[in-house]
Amino acid sequence: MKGKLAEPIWALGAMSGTSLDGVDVAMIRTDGRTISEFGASGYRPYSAEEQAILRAALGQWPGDEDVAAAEHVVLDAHLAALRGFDGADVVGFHGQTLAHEPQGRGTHQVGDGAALAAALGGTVVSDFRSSDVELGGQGAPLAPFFHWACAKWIKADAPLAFLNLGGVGNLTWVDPHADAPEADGALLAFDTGPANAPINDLMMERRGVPFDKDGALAAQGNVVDGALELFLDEGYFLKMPPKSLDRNDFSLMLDLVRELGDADAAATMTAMAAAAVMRGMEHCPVPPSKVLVTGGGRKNPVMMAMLETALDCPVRPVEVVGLDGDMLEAQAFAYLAVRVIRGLPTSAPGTTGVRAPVGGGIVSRN
Ligand SMILES: Nc1ncnc2c1ncn2[C@@H]1O[C@H](COP(=O)(O)OP(=O)(O)OP(=O)(O)O)[C@@H](O)[C@H]1O
Ligand SMILES: CC(=O)N[C@H]1[C@@H]2OC[C@@H](O2)[C@@H](O)[C@@H]1O[C@H](C)C(=O)O
Repeated sequence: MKGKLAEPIWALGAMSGTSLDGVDVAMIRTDGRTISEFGASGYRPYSAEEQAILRAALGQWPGDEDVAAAEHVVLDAHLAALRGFDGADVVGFHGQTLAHEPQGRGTHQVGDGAALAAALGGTVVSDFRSSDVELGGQGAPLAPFFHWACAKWIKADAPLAFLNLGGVGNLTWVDPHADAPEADGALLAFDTGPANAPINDLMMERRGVPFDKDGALAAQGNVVDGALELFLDEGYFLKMPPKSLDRNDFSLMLDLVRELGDADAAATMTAMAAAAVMRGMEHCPVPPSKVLVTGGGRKNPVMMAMLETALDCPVRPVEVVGLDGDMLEAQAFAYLAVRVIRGLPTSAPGTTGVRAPVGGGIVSRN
């Protein structure tokens, strides 16, 4: 029995992130502890109409008026994204975060796991965050357990950090010598602050485009120190981890750059994302030997250069160690799905502040 439980299986993970750009899908083979193999991956963008439906539902809770329409969009997009991926024993379905108030109403990822399982005809794990929140955790970030597995996979021999620059930023410090992700002191993780979401909002408001491609606009501007200092006065940066954010928690950032020209506003907001990471680094138990960056922000050379200047260690895209920075989160939810069906925890005090290691997720079988 024990031997069988330890066998690696193929899992498919699907992630719809806070940028609302689309669904990432990736396969990995794992026993729920270590990574055996990476498999195929795919991406299904949301159309402008779908994005508008999701955006309208942001901040809403189950039963609120726009949630049912968002649920349809999420299900259809996932079915399209997952089509053609065969041979997975389980699917990890993150869904789309609509609202996140871990110390208030909870956390809400829209996405009907039972409906996806029925449509695909298999086992689907969904709602990964709720049980962590119920046990006093932040419910986020959850990728850190997978970051531990990645550190093992790259045979890291010194503490290192993974930095996700998505809509929101999150940092995971990893002790690669820890023998399990839930072990005391193995991981310290938290959301650093806003990353791309406010820059995207600025670009949409000022230029009618979804993001600052390659940081081109930011590169033409100057960072305005006064606005940056006001941003860093936010109480969030003084809080000790664990801590997490909702996509729109920093939407007032747009006001801080309201009077600035487009290029200076973009440069200043990019500097805000980098400065938030810099502040976060102060929480690492020991300085990491390097920071491996995942998520769309690693493609923004202005943001990467600001980080490299601000931090005392190399800052590199995860591709330098053979990982895929576009797919790491989808892979993470594939890995976490295997942990859930094997009864292993998916978060711990060091990653979400939960009282004790806990396994989240709802399993739907068909
Ligand atoms: N070439 C690029 N230049 C600048 N920014 C980019 C580039 N490519 C992607 N991005 C930024 O990265 C964002 C997408 O990042 P990612 O897919 O990691 O976000 P997400 O997974 O939705 O967010 P989260 O991790 O917060 O859930 C885009 O919305 C854009 O702002
Ligand atoms: C509530 C929620 O969906 N949080 C996301 C968001 O996007 C980035 C950051 O904020 C992180 O905390 C988390 O996603 C990643 C996948 C995580 O749980 O690790």
